[in-house]
Amino acid sequence: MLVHLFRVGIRGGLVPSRPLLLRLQTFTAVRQSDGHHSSYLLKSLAQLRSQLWPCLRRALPATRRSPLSAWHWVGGVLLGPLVLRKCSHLCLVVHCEAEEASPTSSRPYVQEAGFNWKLFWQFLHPHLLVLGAAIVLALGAALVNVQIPLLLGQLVEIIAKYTREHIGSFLTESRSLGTRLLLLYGIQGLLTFGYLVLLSRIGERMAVDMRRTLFSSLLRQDIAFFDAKKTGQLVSRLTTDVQEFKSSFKLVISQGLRSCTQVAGCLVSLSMLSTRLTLLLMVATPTLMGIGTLMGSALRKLSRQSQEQIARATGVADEALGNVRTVRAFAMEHREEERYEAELEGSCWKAEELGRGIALFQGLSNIAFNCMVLSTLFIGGSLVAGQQLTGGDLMSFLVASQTVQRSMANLSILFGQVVRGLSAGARAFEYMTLSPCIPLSGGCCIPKEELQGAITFQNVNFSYPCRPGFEVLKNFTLTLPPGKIVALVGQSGGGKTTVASLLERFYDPTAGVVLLDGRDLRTLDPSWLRGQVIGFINQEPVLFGTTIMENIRFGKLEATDEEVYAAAREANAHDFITKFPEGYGTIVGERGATLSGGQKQRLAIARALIKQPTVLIMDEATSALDTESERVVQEALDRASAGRTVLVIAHRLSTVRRAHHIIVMADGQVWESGTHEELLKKQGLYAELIRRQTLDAPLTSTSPPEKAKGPRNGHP
Ligand SMILES: Nc1ncnc2c1ncn2[C@@H]1O[C@H](COP(=O)(O)OP(=O)(O)OP(=O)(O)O)[C@@H](O)[C@H]1O
Repeated sequence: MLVHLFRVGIRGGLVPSRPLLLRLQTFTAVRQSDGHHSSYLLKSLAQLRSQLWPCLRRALPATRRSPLSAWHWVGGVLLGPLVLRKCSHLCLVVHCEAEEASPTSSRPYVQEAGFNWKLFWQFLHPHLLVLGAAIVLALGAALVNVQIPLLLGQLVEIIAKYTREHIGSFLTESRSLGTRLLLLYGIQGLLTFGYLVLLSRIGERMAVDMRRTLFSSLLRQDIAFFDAKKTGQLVSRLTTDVQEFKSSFKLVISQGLRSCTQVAGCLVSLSMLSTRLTLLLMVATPTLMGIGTLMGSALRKLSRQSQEQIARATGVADEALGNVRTVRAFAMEHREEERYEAELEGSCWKAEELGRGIALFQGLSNIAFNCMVLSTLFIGGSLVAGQQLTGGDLMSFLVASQTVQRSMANLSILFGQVVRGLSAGARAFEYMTLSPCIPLSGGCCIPKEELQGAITFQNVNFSYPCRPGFEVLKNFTLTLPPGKIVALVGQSGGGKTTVASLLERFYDPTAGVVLLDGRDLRTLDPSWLRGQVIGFINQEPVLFGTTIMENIRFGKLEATDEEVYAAAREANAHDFITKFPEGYGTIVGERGATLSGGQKQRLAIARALIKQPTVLIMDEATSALDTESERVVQEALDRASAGRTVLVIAHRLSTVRRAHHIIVMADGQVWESGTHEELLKKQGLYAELIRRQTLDAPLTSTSPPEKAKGPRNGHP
């Protein structure tokens, strides 16, 4: 079915479709949980290793890599001392496996981050009252559960008495007990309903708050941050991690409190019924759990391998669906299907192996638990025979001991869930507290009437933060006079786009300064600079999957319809837009997939022009277009350039002849500068580039000629 879904996506020629991919992932998850629904407990145990491993490796720093931290989740005091003592072996196994596991098998993007309790408290704080009510209800439900076995015992006692003596009416005697039991069942059901509703409300609201905070924090991060992270990984923090954290939170409060109360309450009841039998239970249960832990360790390993295999399959699907146009262009649908199928086969094989392991585990544990029931009946029966215990007490003991075993098994699952929740929470919280180096706003603005649009790069050095050893700009100096067009040309990789990025203040220079009208960009308000001063048009315009009207208005949200039409006319876009049946209401498709390159580019120009920028940057704005589209777009650009400070970055030198000044860049420096004619006369790098382009040689292979003059500063 997965292969079929994948095939539909690839063959359907869908534009890069994240929803489709998500459906694939969701199906994988559902299939897994469905397949082993009946053995949820054991499967969870099998997953414990993979759940614990990431947290111990990533979420908790070395000094805090203690399982105790996990128990803090449920209030530490409540669970920690008791269960850690019982599960020390489990913790040790998991910890050792975490140490020996290969780091490459983990998700490498995840940095180690501790769980941020302060932030957690901030999200939890508004819901404390509701949480308190949920806890009270959960405790109430657990206490009612403790009562039920005792009443059942009394009922059995009446049955036994009636069987022995056959006097009186069974119904009369058992009526009040039956009514009490029914009442308790009803109360228990109501309390369970109540706390689950309240917990669900808290969980959902916290998840919304967390997603909102994380999303707005991500949008504020530096561009350098996005250079280092993959979009999918960031989206996964917003979706999967928050989801996982929410589920763990709800489970821990509901199951954790309930199981602990039941274990404590039932142990008290049991010891009151029979101390000897209780001691037996307290020895046997942890022993069986220890053996189960050892088996679980092997299953966890299998589970991790299975999950990694699924991740590999998802990776193949992600790549193919994300690049569906390339796949289509090379007619590679079959090859992609085969790749995906091969990875799916692998994951299916692993999942089956895991299923067999889980089945064995479950079979053995059924035998073990049934043997425990039998032993209790045997020993309890001999106590009944010796008149040290009544039949009803034995029944109560059996039911209560089952409750203890179930609760303890729940707690062991919960341990994995706690660690997984902490790990997911740590990942979700991590970027919420991250402050960007370049704030989104703050600083001064130059009044509109004083704004000239003169740009100066003064002895700028720059390396990208993710590649600090590699200097892209070296002592780079350039002046863009107000109202003039300056063209930047040169080798591919010479640093032209980097100049534009520094001007947009996507990055700050490592040394030197960039000035707007004599003021350091770092002292100016970045949102004013980007929102009102600079218009940016690049080679591959990215549009949003909404209407043409909204796409143009993205440049100025408060723009009137008239302003949008005016910008579209200026960008030579109005005519083609009005020819569409829906006109400005036409949906452009994901990333503008339903428009031609030239149409997209003209919409991008309209979007940049609507804010009436003083400075216009055009980064290879026409290089991806055919001759006819280029002519129409170039016309729009020429019109847009009038009266503005314009920085044109170009490969095709034919497009820069009209520039007032041309700067030739090489190796991150200004190699030579002048007008087209001046540069031709110099017979330097520019003349060489022109010659090569005339001969139709690719510019990308161009390198500065040996005899060309050395670098110089770019003052027009
Ligand atoms: N985000 C980034 N992180 C790290 N290095 C980068 C980044 N962007 C560009 N570079 C590197 O900086 C150098 C200059 O790149 P830039 O894009 O400015 O060149 P360019 O002159 O615009 O090239 P082209 O004409 O091919 O677009 C290149 O070596 C490139 O590999």
